[in-house]
Amino acid sequence: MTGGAGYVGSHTLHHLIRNGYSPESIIVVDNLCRGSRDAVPHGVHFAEVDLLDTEVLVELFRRHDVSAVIHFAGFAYVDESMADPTAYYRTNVVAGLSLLEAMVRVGCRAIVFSSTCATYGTPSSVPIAESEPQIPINPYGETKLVFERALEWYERCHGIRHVILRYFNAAGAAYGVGSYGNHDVRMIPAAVLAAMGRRPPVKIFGTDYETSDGTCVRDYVHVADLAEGHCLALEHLREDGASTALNLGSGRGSSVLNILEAVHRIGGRPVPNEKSPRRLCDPPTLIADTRLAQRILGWHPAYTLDDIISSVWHWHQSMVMAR
Ligand SMILES: NC(=O)c1ccc[n+]([C@@H]2O[C@H](COP(=O)([O-])OP(=O)(O)OC[C@H]3O[C@@H](n4cnc5c(N)ncnc54)[C@H](O)[C@@H]3O)[C@@H](O)[C@H]2O)c1
Ligand SMILES: O=c1ccn([C@@H]2O[C@H](COP(=O)(O)OP(=O)(O)O[C@H]3O[C@H](CO)[C@H](O)[C@H](O)[C@H]3O)[C@@H](O)[C@H]2O)c(=O)[nH]1
Repeated sequence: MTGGAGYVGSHTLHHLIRNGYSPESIIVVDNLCRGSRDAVPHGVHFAEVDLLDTEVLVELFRRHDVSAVIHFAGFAYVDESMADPTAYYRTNVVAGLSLLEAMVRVGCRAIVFSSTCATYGTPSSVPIAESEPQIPINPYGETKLVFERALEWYERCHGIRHVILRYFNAAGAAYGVGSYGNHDVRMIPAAVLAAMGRRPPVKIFGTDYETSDGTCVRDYVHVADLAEGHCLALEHLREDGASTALNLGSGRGSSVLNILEAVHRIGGRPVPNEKSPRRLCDPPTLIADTRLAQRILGWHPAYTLDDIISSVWHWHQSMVMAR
């Protein structure tokens, strides 16, 4: 697994182990530029390695006889990608190609890849089906799409089968793992921490969108549901399933104001907030059509928005108590 010290990767590790994978059968490759070594469960092999280092990957994959890869390592912030596209091409594309080269060299022929709804750009209709044209509107979405396309060629040229999982907005906490530092800027942690008085008031990025209340609408999906999606995708490849690309979302949209209200209701404290101009390159509404993932993987999101927010609230509360 690449990026297993990060947010979605570490939750997936815990989920895999709860579902019968032995920790010793998993190797995590992560350079710890983000994420935390502490989030990796005991017993899992950990290699602090940059994916750009193809030779080290080849040696590791041979030594551990790696048969499949779940590829989480990447950068995932829209505004950061606008400020520094080079970092996004280097990490999401160049490092990804280094991984694929290593897989080719050792004969590893299965990969599950973390892609994103940001590859769709501003969709022509919602909910968004996988057949929607992919026209990214920021370097983040573009670099993820480049790697999706590379996967199609690596299947044709080298027989590497893939499951591309396009997740919508990952949120929530489970298995005693939460999120670390860099995730606090995301909508739900930012709102929870502001309500707790541990972050500045939430800036509402844009109140003049063509949505029911003027603020952006997103599809928040619980990280434990994503973890289950990866588990099922891995099984699909192990059972010789065909390559595919699938949306993972809750299928429900929530506006920024909906989130502020829900955090207030669940946490019992109002969320200090202020109106702010639109953020660069934010599509107004992103909601997943998840029927294909249900049909191909048998995946059903189990958690509601309230579950997500209360798990984030409890995670941050436990962090305060642990201090
Ligand atoms: N969080 C979301 O809402 C979301 C939504 C859609 C897609 N994704 C994708 O899911 C993946 C995981 O996201 P996350 O939120 O867990 O991010 P994260 O930052 O928490 O985890 C990414 C991990 O990758 C590692 N990493 C980065 N570059 C590396 C490199 N060159 N070599 C080795 N390790 C490297 C980091 O140290 C980190 O531990 C990303 O690829 C992201 O694009 C995330
Ligand atoms: O302080 C904040 C934070 C966010 N938002 C709004 O809340 C929504 C969610 O914002 P996030 O930054 O939490 O996430 P994004 O919608 O930017 O999601 C993008 O980045 C995610 C990872 O961060 C996923 O990759 C996802 O697929 C991709 O579309 C956006 O409308 C944003 O404008 C605010 O108004 N104030």
